[in-house]
Amino acid sequence: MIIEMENVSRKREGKWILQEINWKVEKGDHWVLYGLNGAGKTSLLELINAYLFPTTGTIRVLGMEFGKTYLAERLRRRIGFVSSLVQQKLEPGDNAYEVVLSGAYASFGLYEETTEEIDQKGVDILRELGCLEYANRDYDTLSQGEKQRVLIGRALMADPELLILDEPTNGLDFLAREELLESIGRIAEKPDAPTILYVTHHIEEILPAFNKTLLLKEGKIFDAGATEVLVTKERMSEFFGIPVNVIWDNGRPLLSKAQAVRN
Ligand SMILES: Nc1ncnc2c1ncn2[C@@H]1O[C@H](COP(=O)(O)OP(=O)(O)OP(=O)(O)O)[C@@H](O)[C@H]1O
Repeated sequence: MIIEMENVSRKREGKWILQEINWKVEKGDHWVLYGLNGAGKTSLLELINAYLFPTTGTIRVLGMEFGKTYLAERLRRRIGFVSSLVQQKLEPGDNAYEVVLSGAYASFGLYEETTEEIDQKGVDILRELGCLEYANRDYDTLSQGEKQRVLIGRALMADPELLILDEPTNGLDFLAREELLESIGRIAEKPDAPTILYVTHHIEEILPAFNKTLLLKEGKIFDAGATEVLVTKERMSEFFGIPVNVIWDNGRPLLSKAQAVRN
């Protein structure tokens, strides 16, 4: 089991921001975490990464339970995390290759002498993600799409069991977004892929490989399960509280607001 949450609730400044979360993520599945602004997605990720603890309930991530075998640092080394927070922490002046290599040491900046094996692995990952041509460029000079690839490469260096991608397409144009999604799809479909948890505001980003979806609404699980069962016109209209249309095209859903019927 990758993630197990039992009756998890979390209070922040007197307000329940997550309530009664019961959720299991099994190895072999790839999940989309979908919710509107303020639904609690970031808080849920913080619980998984042990930056935040539940007020009530129990959490086990990668077999480690808080308060028992739980050591936050040890746990985080087994989780690949790609988010704007990680981007902010990077060492200025590092090139793309160095950023990727630093993932092997879970550090921001490269302070250790790398081994030949790690160097080679970094090159392989850069090649796989299509980043080789800008490997020697300063990370800061890369486009947003290139930066996200490098951050995913950095996360993959540590062979994570769980890969969390928190809104990785933020700030990307249509083509850059689709190219990045293609790369993520390729990672997800590899036999030895880490379990992916993909956090997004955009239904259109659900890839065929994301077989499970969690719909989070106002701090509660609205529904969780097979993507094709949840992401339907009926269920999504209930989720939003307004009529919407969902069209599936080539294994990808498209969402639009349904036109009001006029009498
Ligand atoms: N440090 C905090 N103190 C108090 N309330 C907080 C804190 N952080 C988040 N919240 C509240 O918790 C709720 C959930 O926030 P969270 O950031 O987890 O949502 P989200 O789904 O990630 O939203 P978004 O998509 O806008 O990033 C919000 O109502 C938010 O105002």
